[in-house]
Amino acid sequence: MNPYLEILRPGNAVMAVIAIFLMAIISGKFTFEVLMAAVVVFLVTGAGNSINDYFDHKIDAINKPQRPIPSGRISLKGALVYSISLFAVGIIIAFAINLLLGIIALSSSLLMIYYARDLKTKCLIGNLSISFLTGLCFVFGGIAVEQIAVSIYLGFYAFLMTMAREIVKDMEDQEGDKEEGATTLPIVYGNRISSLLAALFMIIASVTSPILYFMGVFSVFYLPVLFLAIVIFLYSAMSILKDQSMENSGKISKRIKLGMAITFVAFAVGSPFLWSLLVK
Ligand SMILES: CC(C)=CCC/C(C)=C/CC/C(C)=C/CC/C(C)=C/COC[C@H](O)COP(=O)(O)O
Ligand SMILES: CC(C)=CCC/C(C)=C/CC/C(C)=C/CC/C(C)=C/COP(=O)(O)OP(=O)(O)O
Ligand SMILES: [Mg+2]
Repeated sequence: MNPYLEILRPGNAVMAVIAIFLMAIISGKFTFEVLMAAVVVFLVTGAGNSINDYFDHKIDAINKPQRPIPSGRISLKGALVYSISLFAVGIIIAFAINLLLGIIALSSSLLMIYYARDLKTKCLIGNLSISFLTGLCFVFGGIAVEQIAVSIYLGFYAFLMTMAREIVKDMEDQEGDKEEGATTLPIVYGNRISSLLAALFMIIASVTSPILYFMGVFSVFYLPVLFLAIVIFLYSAMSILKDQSMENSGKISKRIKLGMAITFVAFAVGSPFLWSLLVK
């Protein structure tokens, strides 16, 4: 893959864009502003991933040497200029849509830079920052389609599940993080406490997520697909409680991401607007 595409972590950026399109499906609003909001989220998420690799190049040389910067396919300066340029274009487009989205894009960008430079090595505050930004993605889409309340519900669940995944990722990365003097949750409180907290976030999100059906946000078609995701999340919770090894943490991190993708399908399939299109 082209290193300038790879450093964006297109999988993450596309997932973030899907969150915007899910809000469009739920609201039934597919406007040019929504498309532009999706472009902003792709650019800003990609920029966040790039600046993260810029600041992480020493840790990544230990944990993930195949990434574009440690592998020498992108220079350190090139990654910085590329990331700042992507942030700038995303923020300009966001302000062109409206003031609120511009302010959110600007503040999210600054928080991602602050996270990548300082917060990520801090116990829990780094996880809270990334999880907040991930949840904010839905709200960004909710503002673009004027469905803010629903977007906050979905953003809350994205926050909970990302908290779980970030803690599991810190368990996986703790050797390299230790080298850099990071004080992440597993380094400060150990794997046992970290696995309990990650499992708690997964269980709370899974057990309460059907409420979106009972609240009338989604139709009954939401439930069977959500059930598949819940099985994955609860299995992941049990697994990380049993085995906190770096190898299993890596597996569970990927499994949670699979569960997130299935949840996206549940949100789409459960959207009354989608069925109204099919029934017409
Ligand atoms: C039970 C329930 C309703 C759960 C909801 C879970 C859900 C729908 C989460 C959505 C999360 C989301 C919008 C993700 C988009 C982009 C993303 C993956 C953000 C977080 O990534 C940061 C992470 O540290 C990147 O690391 P990696 O994936 O290993 O490159
Ligand atoms: C609301 C707007 C305008 C955008 C939202 C942007 C989104 C979805 C942000 C979600 C969080 C995200 C994708 C941040 C990018 C930075 C990043 C990859 C953090 C995780 O990095 P590390 O903690 O170093 O983990 P890695 O080992 O994967 O590098
Ligand atoms: Mg990193």
